[in-house]
Order: sequence, then structure tokens, then C-alpha cells
Amino acid sequence: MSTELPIEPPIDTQDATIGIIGMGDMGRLYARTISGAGWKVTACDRPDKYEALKAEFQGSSITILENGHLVSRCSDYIIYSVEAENIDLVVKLYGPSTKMGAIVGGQTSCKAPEIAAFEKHLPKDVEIISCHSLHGPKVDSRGQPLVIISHRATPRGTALITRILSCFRSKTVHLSALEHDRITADTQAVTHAAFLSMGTAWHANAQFPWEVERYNAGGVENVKINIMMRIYSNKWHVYAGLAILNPAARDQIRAYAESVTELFKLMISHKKQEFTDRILAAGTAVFGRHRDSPLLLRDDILDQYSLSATQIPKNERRPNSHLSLLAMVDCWWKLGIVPYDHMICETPLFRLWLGVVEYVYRDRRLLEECIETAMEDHTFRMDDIEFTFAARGWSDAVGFGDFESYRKRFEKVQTYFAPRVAEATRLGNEMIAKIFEKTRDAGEAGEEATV
Ligand SMILES: NC(=O)C1=CN([C@@H]2O[C@H](COP(=O)(O)OP(=O)(O)OC[C@H]3O[C@@H](n4cnc5c(N)ncnc54)[C@H](OP(=O)(O)O)[C@@H]3O)[C@@H](O)[C@H]2O)C=CC1
Ligand SMILES: O=C(O)C(=O)Cc1ccc(O)cc1
Repeated sequence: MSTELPIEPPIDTQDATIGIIGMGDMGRLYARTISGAGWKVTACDRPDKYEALKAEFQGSSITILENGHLVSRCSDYIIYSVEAENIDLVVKLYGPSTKMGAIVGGQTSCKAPEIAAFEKHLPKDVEIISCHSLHGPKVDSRGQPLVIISHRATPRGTALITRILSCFRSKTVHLSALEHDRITADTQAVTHAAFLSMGTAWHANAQFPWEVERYNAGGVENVKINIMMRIYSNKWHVYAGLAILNPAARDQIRAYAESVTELFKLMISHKKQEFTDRILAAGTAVFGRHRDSPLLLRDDILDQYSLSATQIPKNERRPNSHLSLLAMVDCWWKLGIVPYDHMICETPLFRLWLGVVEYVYRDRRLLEECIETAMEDHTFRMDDIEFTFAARGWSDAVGFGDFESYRKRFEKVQTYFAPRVAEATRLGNEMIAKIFEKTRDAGEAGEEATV
């Protein structure tokens, strides 16, 4: 903690004003929820959006101001909710206008650059307490993790921010910026890399997977398709920022691409014993300790959320090699990661992803079916080769740190899937709401959650 902070910050906690800089999807969620809980809220976006925003929020209790200087001057807690790529520029611009003794935080998904910007540009009397809601703007925040990072803070400041953010009714997790970035590299960046690669591979093969008979296979396939669509319906900068700016993410995404490539090489060289030994060793390392705990997902619920026009009965479904999923466990094993330890920073997508991976690995018959298909059945080979190219391509895009080429890769696939996005989003929301309603019920009843 800095010695330059006042012992008692000059904030009347009953009367604090909360300022939001960046009124995009997350900024709006924060402004509406915090103001709905009775706090005074001021907000701005870029100056050229002032008139439109003012008209939109007229009659609400949120005061729209012209720019971040005006928000910073009058607010006791200022939250920067801008693109991660822009954080340094925006804090440099408005940080010096921060009200004396105020507290500043950010909502960006990777904390190293955000904290560096705060340390560099904020006056020394200002506290730094950041946050990160681990869900998208359209997900019910109740019960989802909300990380609070008291980086340069008094206990009183932390207590105030914890109180303000309690209106989200999320699960509060206190972490350092470093801990946050290491954990979310796994729960977010690598999870996204897997689904970005699926979308890229399906696009490369000119497929809408829900129209392809071999993907019309219920539970696990539904989750893969729905999450892929959900990611490609979002803004590219969210995924680019949290992957490119987080050094731990870059390393983990590279490890994932290596696992995909190595497993694929074993498949095409028919090294069945080596492949099987590797899959089983990885499975034991990752799931060994959790062998007897209840499964996170049950596919009878997931079967309902399909984009396909027809449903194939379970006993007629075609097995899949699930290379994306085998490589995930291989990568966790190689990196010494036990994903259950990262549930404190779970996102809805990570929980679903871990749920389907676990579902396959804890069913010996299903796992053997994957191994058998990977080795003997060539039906999925063209998908698996494209998936391998895609995983390496995404790893390169992140490793090179080039936002522009990331955007182009992302938008090419996004455009391809755009015609079905609205329907996929509706289905994905229903699926997530159903699953988390059950999770929340179980949590409130003090049980282990299973859906
Ligand atoms: N979307 C999600 O699921 C989640 C996102 N986050 C993080 O939250 C942050 C915001 O994300 P999200 O709301 O989705 O993104 P948006 O693109 O919807 O919002 C960012 C907003 O900040 C504005 N902005 C940029 N520069 C300035 C400036 N100088 N002054 C005022 N406003 C500015 C942007 O304007 P313009 O578009 O013109 O640049 C935009 O309206 C990101 O860092 C993201 O990583 C965290 C959790 C979940
Ligand atoms: O659940 C996910 O991984 C999402 O895609 C939504 C999301 C995106 C960025 C965040 O910082 C937090 C949540």
C-alpha cells in the first residue's frame, strides 16, 4: 500500500458518486445496475457520442457528461470501461483530472496493462481498486464471479467498493492483478482459442455444423456450436485484448496449439498406443482428484438447445474424435493446470467448456469412442486438419500481438456465421440461463452444483 494515500479518504460513503468512462455494453450494465441500487452515477463515452447518449438517458437517474474529465472531476469512484487496447491512452487523457482522494478502477479483462496505466498516469493521492465481472453484458450477474483487485488501497476504500459492487449480487473474489491474469488466461483466453478455432475450421470447410449430419449429435455438439456462435457474435476487441495483452494467455494458447498439433500427428501416423497412453495420462492428471464429484453438466438438458432442424436419437449418433477437447486436457496436463482450481474465476463459457470436457473424460466408453474415432474413422479428418491449422493460426495471431490481423481473422468468420447469430444468441442465452438457474439453486441450497 502506498504511504502517500490519506489515512481516511475524503469520501462521504453515503453520498458517493460513481463515474463510468466508456458507455459500451459493460459500461451501460454498470451504470444501470449501480444507479438502480440508489447510487449517484455520472457517465460518458467519446465526446462525439455525447448528444446521442444524453438523449438516450434523459429522464433516467444517470447523468451523462461530455467527457472523462468532467466525469473524473466529480466522481468518488471512477470505472474505466473501455477497450483494453485503449486503456493507456484513455487513462493518460483523463487520469490527471481525477478528483482528489477518489478511487479509480477499470473493467478491462486483462489487468497488467490497466494497472500499469493507472500507476503511470493517476495522481498519487488516488486509490486504485479495479474490478472484473466474469460474464458478458446480457448474462444475469447474480452468482457469477466478480473480481475485486485492491491494488493501492486503504481498507476503507476496499470496503466502499465492495459495498457499491454488491448490487450485482455476484460472488466477490479478492485477487491481485497477477493472480487474476494467470487464472483468466486459462478460464477465458484458452477457452476462447478453442472455440475461435472451431469456427475458423468450420468456415474453412464451408460448413454450418448444425446442417451437417455428423454434427447433429445432441449434447456435446450443441454446446460446442452454441458457444462458438456466442463468441463470434461478440466484439472482436474483447477477445483480442484479453489474449494479446496477457503474457500468460499467449503462453497457454501456444501450448494449446502444440497439443492440438501433436495429437493430430499421432492420429495421422496411426500411433494408437502412444495416443491412447497420452490421453489417459492427461485424463488422470486433470480429473483424478475429481473422479467422484458430481458432473457439472448432464446432456439431457443440453440436448434441448440445438440449431439443427432434426434431432438424431442418442443410439444413432455418430461419434466424434473431439480433438479440440482432447487437446484441452492434454494442454492442462502439460501446463500442470487443474481447471477446477480456477473455478473462482469461471465464466459461463468456461463452466460449459469444462462441463463437456469432463462429461467425455469421466465416461470411459465415450472417451474410448473418441480415441477409436480419432484413430480409425476418417469422417472427421477434414475437420481435424482444419482445426489444427486454425489453432496454430490463432496462436500466431495472439503471439504476434497484432490487433489488426486478429480483427480481420475474427471478422471473416463472424461474417460467415452472421445469418444465424440472432437465433444462436437466443438459444445460447436460454441454455446458459437454464444451466445457471440450476447452479444458483444448488448453490443457495448449499449443495454441489450439477446441471
Ligand atoms: N463484453 C464483455 O463480455 C465483457 C467485456 N469486458 C471488458 O470491458 C471493457 C468494455 O467492454 P465492452 O463494454 O464490451 O466494449 P464496448 O466496445 O461496447 O465499450 C467500450 C466503450 O468505450 C468507448 N471509449 C473508447 N475510448 C473512449 C474515450 N476516450 N472516452 C470515453 N469512452 C471511450 C468506446 O467507444 P468506441 O466504440 O467509439 O471506441 C465504447 O463505446 C473491455 O475492456 C472488455 O474487455 C469485461 C467483461 C465482459
Ligand atoms: O464468458 C466469456 O468468456 C465471454 O465471452 C464473456 C466475457 C468476455 C470478456 C470478459 O472479460 C468476461 C466475460
